[in-house]
Amino acid sequence: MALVSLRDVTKTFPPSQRGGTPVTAIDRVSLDIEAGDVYGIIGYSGAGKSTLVRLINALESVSSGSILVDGVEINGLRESELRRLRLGIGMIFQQFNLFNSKTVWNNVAYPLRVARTPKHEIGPRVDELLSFVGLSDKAKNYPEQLSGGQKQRVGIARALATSPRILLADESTSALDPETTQEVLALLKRVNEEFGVTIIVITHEMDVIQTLATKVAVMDAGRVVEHGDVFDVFSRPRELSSQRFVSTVVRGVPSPSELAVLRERHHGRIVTLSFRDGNTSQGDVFLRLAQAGIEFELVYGGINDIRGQVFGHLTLALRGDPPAIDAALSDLTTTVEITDLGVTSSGSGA
Ligand SMILES: Nc1ncnc2c1ncn2[C@@H]1O[C@H](COP(=O)(O)OP(=O)(O)OP(=O)(O)O)[C@@H](O)[C@H]1O
Repeated sequence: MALVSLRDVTKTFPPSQRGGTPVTAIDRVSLDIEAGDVYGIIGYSGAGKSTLVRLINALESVSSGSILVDGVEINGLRESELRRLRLGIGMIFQQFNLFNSKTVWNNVAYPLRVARTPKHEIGPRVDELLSFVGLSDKAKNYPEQLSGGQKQRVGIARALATSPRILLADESTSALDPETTQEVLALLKRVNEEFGVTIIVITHEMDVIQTLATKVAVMDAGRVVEHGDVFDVFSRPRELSSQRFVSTVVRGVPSPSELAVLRERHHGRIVTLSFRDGNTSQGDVFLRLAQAGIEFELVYGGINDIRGQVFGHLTLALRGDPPAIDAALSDLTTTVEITDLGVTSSGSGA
């Protein structure tokens, strides 16, 4: 059974002004998140990502539909049951949400005190968590004395204090520079692997998903338009909104304007080879072209690696005997998908 299961969930907010129209932030969403998943939720601003997460930890209630967490319907839980539910769900935020008047140590101890953890257990637990996030030496510092990445590490330690099974990360790296982002993502990966915590990451950054997530759901206007294994969604996005996201990190077939520039700069037959099966090596493709006596120039594209599975699109300008190019391309169709973009005016392919 899934750890978090949404069935036909809708959330409608009342109109902000009299006579206005209600906002459907979540529109008939069904989704299963299994224990141990790192599940990415992506979508542009206003797609409904934060609302979805607020429904999962019962900070908002559904308008219709059902949410099961660990098999328990969370809709209609009593306040005491809600408190227990939330102890099992940690949360980290874009702006860290630390208490500035408390030391790092006391920030991490806070949820344990709220949960009435015996005093003698709090000390060792906080020390252990600070050591895990690499901040033992900052225990007595205040948040304002820390860098953004350090603040988020305190946020992670605090979120883990009550040993939750689920961690919700809402744009947790959006305020950080790329290098610090990678550090925090690496830490979240350890949280998943070493503690078995299921992580739900909300982001508008595709590279966060690429680095961290195993599964992904793409949201658009309150709906989940596509979901599945990250490799599948990245290598073959079906919906337009997924394609737009994927194109921010993966260069696909050049657009007409990009192709016009390529045609000016390179001569020969321009083709895009799409690697999608996760196993084909571009080295093998290059070798086969070279063996067929075809000169090639890599003019556009890139290759991505998601946990050892390779996919991507390489656009090449091919030069050589046109029948030999035809034969080589026909030979390659068994391993890669080919988009033929034609022969540039400056060369006949030869
Ligand atoms: N409390 C609320 N009252 C009224 N409308 C709301 C409320 N919370 C969210 N909304 C609306 O619901 C829609 C989805 O908002 P949500 O914050 O979930 O999107 P998001 O994908 O997380 O966006 P962002 O990336 O900007 O945070 C938006 O149209 C938003 O204005």
